[in-house]
Amino acid sequence: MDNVYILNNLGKGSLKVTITPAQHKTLTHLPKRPPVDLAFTDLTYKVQEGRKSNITCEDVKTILKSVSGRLRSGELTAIMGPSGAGKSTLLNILTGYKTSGMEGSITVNGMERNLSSFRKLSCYIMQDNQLHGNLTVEEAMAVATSLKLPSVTSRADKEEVIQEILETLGLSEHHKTMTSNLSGGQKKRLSIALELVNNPPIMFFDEPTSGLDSSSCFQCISLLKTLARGGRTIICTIHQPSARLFEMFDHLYTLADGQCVYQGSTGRLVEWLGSLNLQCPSYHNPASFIIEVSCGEYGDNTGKLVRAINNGKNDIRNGQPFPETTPNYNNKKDMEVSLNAGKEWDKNDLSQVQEKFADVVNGSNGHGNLQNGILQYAANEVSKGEPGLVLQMETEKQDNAEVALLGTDGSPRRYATSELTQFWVVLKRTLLFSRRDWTLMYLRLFAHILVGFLIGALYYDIGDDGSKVLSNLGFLFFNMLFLMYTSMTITILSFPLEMPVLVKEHFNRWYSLRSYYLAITVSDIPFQAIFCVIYVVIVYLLTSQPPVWFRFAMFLSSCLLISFVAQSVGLVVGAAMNVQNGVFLAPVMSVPFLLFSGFFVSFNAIPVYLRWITYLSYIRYGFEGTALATYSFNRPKLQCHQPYCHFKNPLTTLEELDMSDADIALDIAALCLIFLVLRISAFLFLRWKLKATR
Ligand SMILES: Nc1ncnc2c1ncn2[C@@H]1O[C@H](COP(=O)(O)OP(=O)(O)OP(=O)(O)O)[C@@H](O)[C@H]1O
Repeated sequence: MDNVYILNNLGKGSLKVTITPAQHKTLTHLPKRPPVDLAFTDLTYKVQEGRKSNITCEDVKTILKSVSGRLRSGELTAIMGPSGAGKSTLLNILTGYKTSGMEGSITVNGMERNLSSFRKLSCYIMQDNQLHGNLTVEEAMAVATSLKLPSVTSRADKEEVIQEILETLGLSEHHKTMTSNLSGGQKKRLSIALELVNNPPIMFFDEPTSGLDSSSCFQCISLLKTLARGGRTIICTIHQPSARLFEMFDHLYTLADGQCVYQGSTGRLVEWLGSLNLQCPSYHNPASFIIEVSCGEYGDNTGKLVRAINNGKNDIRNGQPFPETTPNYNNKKDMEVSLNAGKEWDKNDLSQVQEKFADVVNGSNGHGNLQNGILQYAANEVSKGEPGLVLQMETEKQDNAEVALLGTDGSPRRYATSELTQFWVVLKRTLLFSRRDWTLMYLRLFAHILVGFLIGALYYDIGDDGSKVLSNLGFLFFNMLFLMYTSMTITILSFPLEMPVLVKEHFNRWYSLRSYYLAITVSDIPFQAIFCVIYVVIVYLLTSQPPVWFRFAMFLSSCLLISFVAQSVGLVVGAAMNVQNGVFLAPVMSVPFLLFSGFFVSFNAIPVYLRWITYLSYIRYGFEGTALATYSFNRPKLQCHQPYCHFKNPLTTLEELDMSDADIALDIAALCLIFLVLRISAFLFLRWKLKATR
């Protein structure tokens, strides 16, 4: 049945709009959330430039200069401005991504923003999508639902949410496609789909159209508009949209040199600029015009524009400051009421849309603008065969507002799921990546087998030969070297690549850093262990080391611990620096540990003032462990096929290495301790890095 909307209040009589609801798309299965209006007042953001030790007042750069603004639910807001105007900075501050160096107030539905609660209500979709390439669309969605929806949500409900979102965002045909194979527009839609799972009422997008062709740009902005029409607050930065895209935005916030030069409906922009003697030439894109004006191409008008709008404080509709939005909430009840007052959005009630567009309607060419604002939008949807499409954000009354913003006990839980669930989901996801990652799995397996056989062939059958003990020690040392480099470099290469996804998912409250770190720490251990066991079995047998179980067990333990410790070194380096620096620095930093391993210089030959380094050298403990497993524990004399074999007696070898008094238990304990210290350090570095990137 056709829906007939009568839009009165146009000042030019009534207008009938007929929209045929062929397939009404509403996201009915999403959790219900309160609509949220955001306001910021006198926002200033300063950064320090130059060297920290030598900072003067001149080195403090003010990027945002006391800007104010209102961002309302149900509206699609564009933050525009010339390059370097401060768009990304403003977005980062509004999302809560940047907090230090900021002054001013940000309120949510009239209440001072509580960042922790706000981050549960909002999501930030960064420019580069930050998706894991080794998952299918369906798998990525499954991970998002497992982490972002409460554990009590049944599997069937989660499935339904996934189906509904994928269908609505036009991704259901691609549910089996690997995310790395999606087109740019599809990746963008998937990024939105992943965050839409828990239905955040505020969504921030940094340059959502970057890298997309004009048709994909249109689709993307249409989607954002649709999300806004569902009652969400959608805010995005955009460089210079085409006239067609520009018209789709409800609200425009323009910055120039860190100040607000325009805030209001896109439809009123030309008229407003005209009233300030800045005439937009006919057939000129208003979006380009405001950017050109902001850049100073029509003279220095920034001051005039900023004053006219009082740096974002004034409402262009009446030239008066926006009404005060900071209510004095005495209790939660008051706040709930405020949260929900007049905020129920009905997908079939365009009068509310109309109210939001009051400034458009009241503009000089109000009728035309309204058509642009609502009718054209509806017409676009009709023309796309998706009439009446509204991704409605179902809102609930008091309870949900309270739960969403305050938590049931007044202390909001940070994450939707328990840390155990987060750990388990991230672990399963990481294991899936590992299985699919060629370099990480098959190449590494191949390298261990190949090198194992090569070493086996090179040192073939020397283990019990008294004349080849020095070669055997070389073999023991090479084992350490090989296991150290393979496990360390693979981690240094792969771990930093995870960082952007970690930053996004952790910021959007998918999981705690602790659960994530524990999961990725645990996930590679079984693979590393299997590769190490395969390698050790091959070389141990081929080189004819003593065929005694307890010796083999000690030998293997030392090798396993060395590869785990080296992997931890890789984690520390990967967490602390980028790949380029890591692949250079880690091997260089390992050189002292190799030198002091006891293979090149025995302990007693090392100058006393340098001996402390040997205690830090994990290679020494590993080398000593394998040497003791091979030559200690009353091993019988070796075979000698020459007239004289100096190292025929294993004790002679141990004495030569200054290991006759060494204890393998101490070596194992030292390796375990170093492993723990490194893992904790890697976590601390990671936490620091996450903070530093913000
Ligand atoms: N940490 C910093 N130290 C010094 N200057 C900074 C820092 N961060 C941002 N800036 C400066 O602040 C200004 C605004 O940066 P921002 O990235 O917000 O601009 P933008 O409007 O998003 O630009 P674009 O459209 O080119 O991305 C720029 O001049 C930038 O150089």
